[in-house]
Amino acid sequence: MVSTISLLGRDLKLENVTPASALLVVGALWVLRRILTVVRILATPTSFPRVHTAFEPLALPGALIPTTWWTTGVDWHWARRFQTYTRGETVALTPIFLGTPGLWTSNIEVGRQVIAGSHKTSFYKPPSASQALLLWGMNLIASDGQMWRKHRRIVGPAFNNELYKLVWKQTAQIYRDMVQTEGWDKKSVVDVPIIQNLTLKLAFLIMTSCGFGFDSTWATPPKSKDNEMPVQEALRVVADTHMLMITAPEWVLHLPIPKFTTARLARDRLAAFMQKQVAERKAEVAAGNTRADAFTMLVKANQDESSKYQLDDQELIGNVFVLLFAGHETTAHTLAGTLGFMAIHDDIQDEIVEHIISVVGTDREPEFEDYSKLDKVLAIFYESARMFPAGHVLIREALEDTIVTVPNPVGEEGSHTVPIPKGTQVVVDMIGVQHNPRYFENPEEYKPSRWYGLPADSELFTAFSVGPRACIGRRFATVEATCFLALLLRDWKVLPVLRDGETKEAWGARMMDANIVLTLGVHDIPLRFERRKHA
Ligand code: HEM
Repeated sequence: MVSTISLLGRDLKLENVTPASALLVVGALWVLRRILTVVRILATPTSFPRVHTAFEPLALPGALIPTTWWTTGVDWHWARRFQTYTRGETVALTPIFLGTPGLWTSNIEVGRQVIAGSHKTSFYKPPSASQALLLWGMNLIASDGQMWRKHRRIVGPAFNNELYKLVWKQTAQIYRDMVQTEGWDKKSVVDVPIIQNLTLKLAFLIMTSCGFGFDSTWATPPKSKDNEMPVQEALRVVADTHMLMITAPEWVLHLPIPKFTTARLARDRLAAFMQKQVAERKAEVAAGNTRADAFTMLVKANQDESSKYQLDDQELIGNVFVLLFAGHETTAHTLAGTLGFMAIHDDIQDEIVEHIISVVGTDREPEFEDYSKLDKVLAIFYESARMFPAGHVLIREALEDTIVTVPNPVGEEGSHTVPIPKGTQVVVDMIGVQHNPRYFENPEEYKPSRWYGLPADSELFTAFSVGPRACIGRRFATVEATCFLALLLRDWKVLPVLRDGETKEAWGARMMDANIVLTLGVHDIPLRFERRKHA
């Protein structure tokens, strides 16, 4: 048996090695390896300015450490949005202690080459960026390459005018339901302590009815006779506990903790329900009895496709759920931000109300046909999405050695190519893009008039991403937002709830700041609604 080992020319007796010294040796070797790695990285020439950091921001432990001068936390691209790209629109972020180096870009033309997802692309979505979304089945967001094209081919046709008409109708109905259930109809002033609670509920209910095709009401749905959890309630629990479900191992969910038990029951209830639903919707579609919700439309698009491209039942379910996770918080946070901006900018709010009344009058119910005429309402939502882009990082990796074409700095004509080695992570920093002075004069100014008259699907607006892999729910979100904002702003004046002695400007600086959990939003905003005279 070996009783000695040789280390750096000296013999060490194994019985003299304590756990502490063993740990020390392993630690020292790790540090040595890391130093060599960092020296190698720093010695590799890069065409982009380097930004040094202690830890990588999108992985542990960096993601848990706040952004300071020495490290980049998960919100670093927000915190340093006006400094990071002053030396170039793309930077090489280089972690010293832990993490993989990567490129971060605020240039949408560089971004376009990386995120497009066309069949010619040399970049793919690393599975680590979307693994969490596989809980309910393979889907559009988590797939890549040939598999992504198959999913997009089916999900694409499900997003059609019938669906958008339903979104409009349901939004108007849920708004009326909210006004009545919350008792706004009997008040002239309403204080809402956290507007996100309201916008999250709205976006959730729209997804319940227009995404899943379930009934939805503002009041909590009643329990069924056998005391089974209503599917609407199960869906709400699943949406609220999504992070727990994807991070916790199964045995944790079996611990006798009420929240975990409810989460597990909701998941199982919904899984069984959705399986049955696929069969029912297939039968409905076959009988020519088509509802307009995204789930039914997906089933229909799938039936219409040749068998080569058809999705299986689990993939259909995966795609319905992914709409909830991609479309719920994003829309709700952007709506909350829009209302926050309205509370600060009286002049803009007055102009928008005038515009709404000029299109729909003071009493008529807005119709889906009004959507394209309400371009200024869309503009206040767009401008909020620009300043706080909910999908704030788009992550890709180079599949092979490749090149990207990089536009020359502002003021210089033309572009140049830069080699990108296989395995390089490229992050399209949407905050950087949306605050890039190349595209926006005074990017920190909330100025909806930038978007007045812009056709609804114009690629000049980039916060929903660009190219073939851009957000499929863009029109869903904008139809919902335009209808809700038109109804709400026409009848209610939005005001900030100020602290004693606080000015509107100070309120704005305190509230309209980023809050990043998974998506990007603003802080929890307290708002006051004052009924308008004509309402
Ligand atoms: C303000 C609201 C929204 C914003 C800012 C937003 C933003 C984005 C962005 C930036 C992407 C590209 C992600 C990437 O390539 O990594 C994306 C993709 C996607 N979004 Fe949205 N989104 C919003 C609302 C919605 C809604 C309401 C739905 C569904 C009804 C939705 C469904 C999707 C899906 C399925 C994808 C993946 C598309 C694909 O990979 O082909 N989004 N979204």
